[in-house]
Amino acid sequence: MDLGEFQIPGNSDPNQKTSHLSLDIGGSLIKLVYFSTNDGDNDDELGSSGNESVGVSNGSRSYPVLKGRLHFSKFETRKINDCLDFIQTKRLHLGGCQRLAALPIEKTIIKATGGGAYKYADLFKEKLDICLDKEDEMDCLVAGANFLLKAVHQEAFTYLDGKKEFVQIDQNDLYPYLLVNIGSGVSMIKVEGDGKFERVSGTNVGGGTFWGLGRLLTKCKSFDELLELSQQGNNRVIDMLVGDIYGGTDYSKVGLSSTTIASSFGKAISDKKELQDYQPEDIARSLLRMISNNIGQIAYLNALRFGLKRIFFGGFFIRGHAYTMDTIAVGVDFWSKGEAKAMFLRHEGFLGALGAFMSYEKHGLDDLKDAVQGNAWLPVFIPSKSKS
Ligand SMILES: Nc1ncnc2c1ncn2[C@@H]1O[C@H](COP(=O)(O)OP(=O)(O)OP(=O)(O)O)[C@@H](O)[C@H]1O
Ligand SMILES: CC(C)(CO)[C@@H](O)C(=O)NCCC(=O)O
Repeated sequence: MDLGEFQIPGNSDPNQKTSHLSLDIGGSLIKLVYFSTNDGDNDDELGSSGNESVGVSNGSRSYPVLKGRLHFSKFETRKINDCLDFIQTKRLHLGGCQRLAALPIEKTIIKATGGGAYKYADLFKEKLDICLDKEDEMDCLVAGANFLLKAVHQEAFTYLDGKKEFVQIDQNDLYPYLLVNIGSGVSMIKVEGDGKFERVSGTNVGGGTFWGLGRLLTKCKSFDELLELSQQGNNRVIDMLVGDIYGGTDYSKVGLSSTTIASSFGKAISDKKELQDYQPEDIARSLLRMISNNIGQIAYLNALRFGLKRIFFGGFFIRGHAYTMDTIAVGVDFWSKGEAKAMFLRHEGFLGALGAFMSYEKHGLDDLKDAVQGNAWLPVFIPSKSKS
């Protein structure tokens, strides 16, 4: 079973209850967020009554249910059956039982976002007998990002010269910002408030491009293998630098140093070399740099277009990978002449799934925020021992 980066604590504890599973089913990955509590007093609240008050609702606080954990997990979309098995084995779909007004009988409904909420709705119905309650992908990304930025301590950080620095977010001075979500493809969203946003741009050259091209060119079997490989490579072997064109010197008149990449993969045109003559690690490095640079540049141009100083990068492409973040941050810094700042998010890949989770009516943002600040509720990461 593919548990991805995060391991879920076993459900061997008979008192552990899960509730409010939400899904983000993307082109590459399925992300799951669910809440669990060990509090045996909550049986009624977590039962199948359609009207139970979970968390804080309209001033009626039922804190006990907040004494639990938010769990995060992911699966490759191409292995969706593993995800279905996981949900079934852990009985994750049984906690969030509700009634939809539109449905004649009580049905388990699970909040889901991403294109797969449409594509796989029938599969979930058939295999798990659950209805996916679709939430818009952009709504969820923004809700997830706003929640994390406002409520979770040390969520955002900058990454420059190999140094990670957490950013103190002033809740009263968060907006506007540009959210760049790097999934299979890339969405760029200007965010001006809660639920106030516009998808202003995007690019089809994203995480799917890196993994897809990288798989074909290097024969790597997993995304993580490709990423690790890139760490050992040297992109200069295959990229054409300004110095390669200018006989080793800078093109200083326009501010281009000899080491700037003039053309990604450009050396491959002049070399009498075939694919097998290049080292896979150099190809991986060049590819990662090409895609990260390109996204950093488009992000900066959009920030410039709307006068935005802060750019938050999310999506699973980033993977907390130093070189990826460094390339994006250096690109933004270079193009903006230090004016704009690239920031990254600790829960990078889970924005949409968190947003879908928040859309359960009973879990309003303020409620969760209160709980986090009161330390009654803490999102936790449990690093997996095994690699997917
Ligand atoms: N274990 C993994 N398997 C596959 N891709 C991974 C993995 N880990 C990170 N990635 C990268 O993350 C990308 C997917 O990111 P994310 O889950 O945020 O997007 P998505 O929701 O699948 O895509 P979209 O929103 O475009 O539908 C992949 O294209 C790949 O670049
Ligand atoms: C199509 C979505 C929104 C699906 O998540 C994403 O993959 C994306 O933003 N792709 C880039 C599409 C474009 O703007 O060119």
